[in-house]
Amino acid sequence: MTAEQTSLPREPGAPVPAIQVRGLHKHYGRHEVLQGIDFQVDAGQVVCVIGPSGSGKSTLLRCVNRLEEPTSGEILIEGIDICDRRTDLDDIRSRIGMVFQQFNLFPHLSVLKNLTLAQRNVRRRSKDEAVEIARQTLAKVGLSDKESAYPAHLSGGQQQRVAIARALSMNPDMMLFDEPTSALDPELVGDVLAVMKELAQEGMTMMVVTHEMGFAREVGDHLVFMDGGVVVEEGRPADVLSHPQHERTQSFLSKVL
Ligand SMILES: Nc1ncnc2c1ncn2[C@@H]1O[C@H](COP(=O)(O)OP(=O)(O)OP(=O)(O)O)[C@@H](O)[C@H]1O
Repeated sequence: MTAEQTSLPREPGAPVPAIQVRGLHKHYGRHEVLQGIDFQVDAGQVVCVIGPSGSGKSTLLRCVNRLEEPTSGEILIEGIDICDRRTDLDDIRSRIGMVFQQFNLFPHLSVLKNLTLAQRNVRRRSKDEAVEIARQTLAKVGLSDKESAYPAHLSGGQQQRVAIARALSMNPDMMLFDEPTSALDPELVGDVLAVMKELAQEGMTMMVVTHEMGFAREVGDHLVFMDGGVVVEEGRPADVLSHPQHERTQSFLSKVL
């Protein structure tokens, strides 16, 4: 069963945002990791989230597809309240592709099988259809020649591109990336960012937790700076990166840029 669409205030006729977060709190015991987060991602937009280690970026992302349960607040995916008990979380998660820092591929399966497994089990596609879609998405990330390889025989960058292809093969409405290049050797980062840039250019809705300020500036439509579990500053990436208004943003950027 799917919960009814909730009605946060919107302009009449305005499209439903892909992601809306309102007053989100997350506690781990007494530690309040998210202290009232508000933000929105519109369909087709690329929103990058930056901030120091421990500021709550991953926790925010994990709340958005309910890998973590928020303590309080609202999260709407395409207008559907995912904190409502009546919401079918499997349906919501199937609309969201997730790419992690560690690629999370099945080591005992070939690249092709890594891509067909969830399609068969979750999307209930026939074997032929799953293989065809897997091959299309592998071609998209430039790895057609690796379908028989096992993850251990690929570079980190190739493994991450397989992970992106796997998420894409599920035909998601949006993609969440949690520091997708942080575990990569520097020379492998560019290939992964290039795939992400292409996705953005094709209009994929994306929320990207990243330390890659160049990507945020070039590809991002919107930049959110988090610190201490709150959104300190947000705006157009070029504005936030070149003219940060808040002292905490200035201090963070002076260390990373
Ligand atoms: N499952 C958990 N149980 C308890 N504390 C947690 C848990 N997950 C995260 N935390 C704590 O929440 C805080 C925020 O963690 P989070 O991973 O969201 O930060 P981050 O901004 O993504 O950091 P990084 O850039 O280092 O990945 C940290 O202090 C972390 O130790």
